[in-house]
Amino acid sequence: MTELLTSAQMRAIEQTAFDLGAATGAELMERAGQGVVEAILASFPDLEHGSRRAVILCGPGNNGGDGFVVARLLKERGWTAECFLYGEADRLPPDARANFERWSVLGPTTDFNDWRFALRYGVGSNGAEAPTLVIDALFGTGLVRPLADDLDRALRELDAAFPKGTAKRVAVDAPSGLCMDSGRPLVPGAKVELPLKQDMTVSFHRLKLGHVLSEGPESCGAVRVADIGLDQAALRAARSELRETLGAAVTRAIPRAYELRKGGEDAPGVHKYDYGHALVVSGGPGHTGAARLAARGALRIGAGLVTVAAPGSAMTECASHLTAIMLARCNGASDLGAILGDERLNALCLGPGLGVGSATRDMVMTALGSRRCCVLDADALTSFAGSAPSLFAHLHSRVILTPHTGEFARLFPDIWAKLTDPATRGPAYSKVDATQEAAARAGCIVLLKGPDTVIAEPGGRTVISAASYDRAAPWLATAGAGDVLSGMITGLLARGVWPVTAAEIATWLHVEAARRFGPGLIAADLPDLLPAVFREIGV
Ligand SMILES: NC(=O)C1=CN([C@@H]2O[C@H](COP(=O)(O)OP(=O)(O)OC[C@H]3O[C@@H](n4cnc5c(N)ncnc54)[C@H](OP(=O)(O)O)[C@@H]3O)[C@@H](O)[C@H]2O)[C@@H](O)CC1
Ligand SMILES: Nc1ncnc2c1ncn2[C@@H]1O[C@H](COP(=O)(O)OP(=O)(O)O)[C@@H](O)[C@H]1O
Ligand SMILES: [K+]
Repeated sequence: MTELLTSAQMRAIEQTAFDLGAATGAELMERAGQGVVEAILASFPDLEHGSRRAVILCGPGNNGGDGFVVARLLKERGWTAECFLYGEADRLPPDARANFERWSVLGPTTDFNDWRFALRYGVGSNGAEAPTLVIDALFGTGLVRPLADDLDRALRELDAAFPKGTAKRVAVDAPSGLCMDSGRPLVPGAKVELPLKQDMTVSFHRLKLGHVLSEGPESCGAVRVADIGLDQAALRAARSELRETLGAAVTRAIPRAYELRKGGEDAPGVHKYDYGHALVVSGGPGHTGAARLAARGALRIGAGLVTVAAPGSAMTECASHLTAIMLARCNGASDLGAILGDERLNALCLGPGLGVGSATRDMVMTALGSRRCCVLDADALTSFAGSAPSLFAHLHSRVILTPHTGEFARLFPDIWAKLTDPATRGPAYSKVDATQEAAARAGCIVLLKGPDTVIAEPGGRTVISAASYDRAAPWLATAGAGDVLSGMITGLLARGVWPVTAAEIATWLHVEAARRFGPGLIAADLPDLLPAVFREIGV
């Protein structure tokens, strides 16, 4: 199970450790510094065979204190190290100050304002003197406002002086300037990118939200988590708000979901209707592909039956592509209402390829009026741009909205603005905050897509499905991948899986399927990759 912490939760765990007498600040700082050095040497063993010169940028808080520990430990291993302090030594917090003092007997600390890296290290004229390791220990979880202009400028200068690849860049806990509650850069003015991106970021105890949300993964490079002995304290600290990425917890939930039988016990003679009947509503001729992708996703994930409801004019087109999937004629809301007279249709999917306009709005209203489990995606969402409240008035707890960011912005323009206006304070408004606010307003589950998909229930549980680092699947950004996801969720709903669980499991499987395939993936491949994933996780 992967837990993600907010900065405040991390501080609460630290405080619990102090209260329990389980650790002192000095001990935690020492373990943090050790963790960073161990992670560096394990990840970049070649550094030990190079010139072993390190530059350590230390900030005014405890992140800077960690930096002084790293400098000392590297020095003790025979490295040449030099620290630059942004701030005044006299004003460092006590543990950081103590480590500054310990470092000061071993090596130099230069005032940050005195540096000019390119000149100081003779880059270009005397490459031998250049550092092979640059440690960013300026700010961690305590960053509360944008980097000052001078600091931002200096870091951009450093970035230019030592382009990525010339020296390894390692951040202590966080790339400086990144808000660890949102993954959003806190940088001056309208700049949107962090001045310095890292090769690796070493976090402590657990990843923070900022490591996986928004710009986090791109800014952090790789991530490692160093154990600093806080497990006991973490168990005692309040856990209710902890958010989890989808990992082992979901892998455990999937077999359970597949044990679900509408008819009750896992009895012999289970009928296909026991696995539910999903209905995917299709657009007209030339626009049926998206619904067919969704339908195949629903069938492969295990719905007992799947029907595509298409306008009469698109029946031939659909029939020529579908075999195991059934077809029903549906020329609009009134036909849909009649089709839904069949109580066995227990999960609906509307939106992929459906077309934007009043016909779609009417069908959505019919679907919602039936009170079935329902996934609304794509055109079913865009059709309510400018009239979102009329949609929200009819949503209920068994509905899942699956917008990508564009669709989200159309339905929740004010929330989107909060998420995309430059962040001026930490903790910055995050994608988690935005999805939770949207779910509360809509009164249903909202799944906001992306490499950092967030799934939130109104006022309830929120999870992040992070397709980053060792779960990266950038090739999922391909036309139709979202349609397949909608269908997969619908298929699980048909099987009777609890809606938020269906959304979580389908999102996890979607990424796993993409990872099995790798580059070259197209959306049509996704459903057929599911059986291999199922076999692997023992379903
Ligand atoms: N929690 C734990 O269990 C453990 C935590 N550990 C380490 O401690 C780190 C957190 O330390 P932290 O709380 O001292 O915060 P940190 O990130 O050093 O910066 C805060 C300082 O910067 C200031 N400041 C803020 N923004 C600013 C800006 N834009 N420009 C200028 N100044 C700014 C702010 O003060 P202010 O000026 O707001 O009064 C404050 O002085 C954490 O990331 C990890 O590395 C480990 O040792 C092991 C265990
Ligand atoms: N860089 C990425 N890494 C992992 N998954 C991604 C990435 N970009 C997009 N996705 C996923 O791919 C799918 C794309 O869906 P969507 O934007 O609706 O596309 P479409 O409308 O073409 O189906 C979503 O599930 C989204 O979470
Ligand atoms: K840092």
